Amino acid sequence: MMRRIILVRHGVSEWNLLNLFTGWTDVDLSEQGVLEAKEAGQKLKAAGIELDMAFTSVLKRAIRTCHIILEETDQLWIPEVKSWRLNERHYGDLQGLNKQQTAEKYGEEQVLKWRRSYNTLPPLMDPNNPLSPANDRRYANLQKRVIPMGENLETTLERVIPFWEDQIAPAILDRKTVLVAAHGNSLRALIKYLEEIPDDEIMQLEIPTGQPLVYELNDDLTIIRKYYL
Ligand SMILES: O=C(O)[C@H](O)COP(=O)(O)O
Repeated sequence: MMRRIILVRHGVSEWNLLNLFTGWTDVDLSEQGVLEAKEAGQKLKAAGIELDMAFTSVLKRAIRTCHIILEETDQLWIPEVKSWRLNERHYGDLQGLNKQQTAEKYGEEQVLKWRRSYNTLPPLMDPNNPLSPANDRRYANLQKRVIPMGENLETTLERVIPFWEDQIAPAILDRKTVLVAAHGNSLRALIKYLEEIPDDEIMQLEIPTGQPLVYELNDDLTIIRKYYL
């Protein structure tokens, strides 16, 4: 019997609309984002997909997307796990800056590298910055050295994949149909891993907001097919 996982990038957030680097900043969904999440739920319902388990980040734009989808499909009761490992990549000192203005200041090429190269790190956040996640209670259970001050896709992948291996893959192997409501770059990392996309090709992968992406998987979790609902 085929196994299934559904990936959804959160709906448009308030900072997506303002074109600001967001990363680990806990910004809410915009009204448009709420509608996108509802539509995603309706698509799952229309496709008759029954979920057994949901995974999301510890950031409210993904959590709310997850909950809206579960509400629309009348499946709010299913078990859910939240993990920092599904968070958006930490955008370091770029967080809060306008993407267009940053491109005007540092050049389009530099900003494209920061946003899409596999291994270029953004300027790191000073650990003494009051906005550092080290000061945030939700990360209090993590060792300080694990809390990122800025991540590229490579370091994002290195913290997403252990969560895939420890939690998501075992649920799928247990024949659960799984929803993962997360972020542009944590999903990019997961998709890179699942599809074995080379480092230099991952730059081109853009994941639309609020569009359920279904993967049908073999018993060994290789991909049979994938499609957007
Ligand atoms: O954190 C952000 O700013 C966005 O969620 C993702 O941004 P990107 O498309 O610039 O990587």
